[in-house]
Amino acid sequence: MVRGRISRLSVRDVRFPTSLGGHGSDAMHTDPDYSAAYVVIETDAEDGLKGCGITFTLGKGTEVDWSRERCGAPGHGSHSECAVGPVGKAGGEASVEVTCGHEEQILTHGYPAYTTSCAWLGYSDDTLRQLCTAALKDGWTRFKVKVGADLQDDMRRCRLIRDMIGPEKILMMDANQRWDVPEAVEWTSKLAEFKPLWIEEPTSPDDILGHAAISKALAPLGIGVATGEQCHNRVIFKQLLQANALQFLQIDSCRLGSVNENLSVLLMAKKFGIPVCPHAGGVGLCELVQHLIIFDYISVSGSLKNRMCEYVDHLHEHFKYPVIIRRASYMPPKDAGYSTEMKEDSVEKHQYPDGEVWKKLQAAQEN
Ligand SMILES: C[C@H](O)[C@@H](O)[C@@H](O)[C@H](O)C(=O)O
Ligand SMILES: [Mg+2]
Repeated sequence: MVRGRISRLSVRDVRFPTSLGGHGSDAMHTDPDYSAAYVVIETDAEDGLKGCGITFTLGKGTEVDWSRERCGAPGHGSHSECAVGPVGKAGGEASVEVTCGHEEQILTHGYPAYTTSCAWLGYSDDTLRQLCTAALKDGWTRFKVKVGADLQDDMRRCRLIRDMIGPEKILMMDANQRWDVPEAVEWTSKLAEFKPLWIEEPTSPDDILGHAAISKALAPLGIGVATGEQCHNRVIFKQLLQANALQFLQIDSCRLGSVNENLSVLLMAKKFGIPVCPHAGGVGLCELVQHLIIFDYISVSGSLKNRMCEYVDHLHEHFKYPVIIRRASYMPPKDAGYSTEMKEDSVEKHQYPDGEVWKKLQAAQEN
């Protein structure tokens, strides 16, 4: 039960200089600084109940979100979520059907994940090799590689990663909307020899019929289309599903406004028999979406077939309740809430432009 009245709302512009290491880079975003407009809603409840929310951006976008959230306007151009009180199983009082065997399975083995952290587009081949070796050692069996800027580079990097992981492990490719429709089919066909399970965001995320055409053209090659990280409401997902435009559906905990909007998409995916493989990463997206995908398994899909959740190995240390990954799986969070709360110290240090981290960077640039 939520008690108390809202007494205060604060919005802070928190940015992490991930672009310095090329982390998060892809064919469309070459130098992202993973960032968030971080919102805290306080209440006058005696137990200090508060809600924390993030809008994920790539840096400059936070300025737009920051002013919008101060005006109380809903999010569009970026990923945003704010939760007051409990979520998911930790909510306890919510009446959902829980399948006990599935709950047991998740508690013991966790929810399967894949890693994107080895193969950002801005990483050198050496870095890719090093990170891939480490990931294999840690037990990862599913890998995503960024593609789409230069075909020869893609061929070289995909060959490198496929040779390292061997023929059995799963490889996905992500073009981050770089191509038009015929180009997507042509380019992906050339990468087919590296046996990707899916091509992600092959074209503009708004082009539903384009995605349908790409899906149809790539089906004979055994390559599915994955999309959804930019889909901002359930209607877009409904149309993608109705048009047979995707074979893997990627909800994003923040892009879709509210837990409820996400749940309606999980239900539609179940109806259409399409596996949900959430988008995560950025800052805080893994923390949030793990709740939704574990709920999906326990109470909606009941299946792990062709399903996995993205994992990106950055910035978890800034969260009060960071994700726990074991044997390449998300172990279910046991704390109440949506795991959204950041450590105050991290927020202060990374506040833009006056936090310690940014001041130091600015001083270094001036020298
Ligand atoms: C700019 C970002 O890092 C994106 O490249 C990233 O979210 C990506 O699309 C992904 O699927 O992980
Ligand atoms: Mg992507």
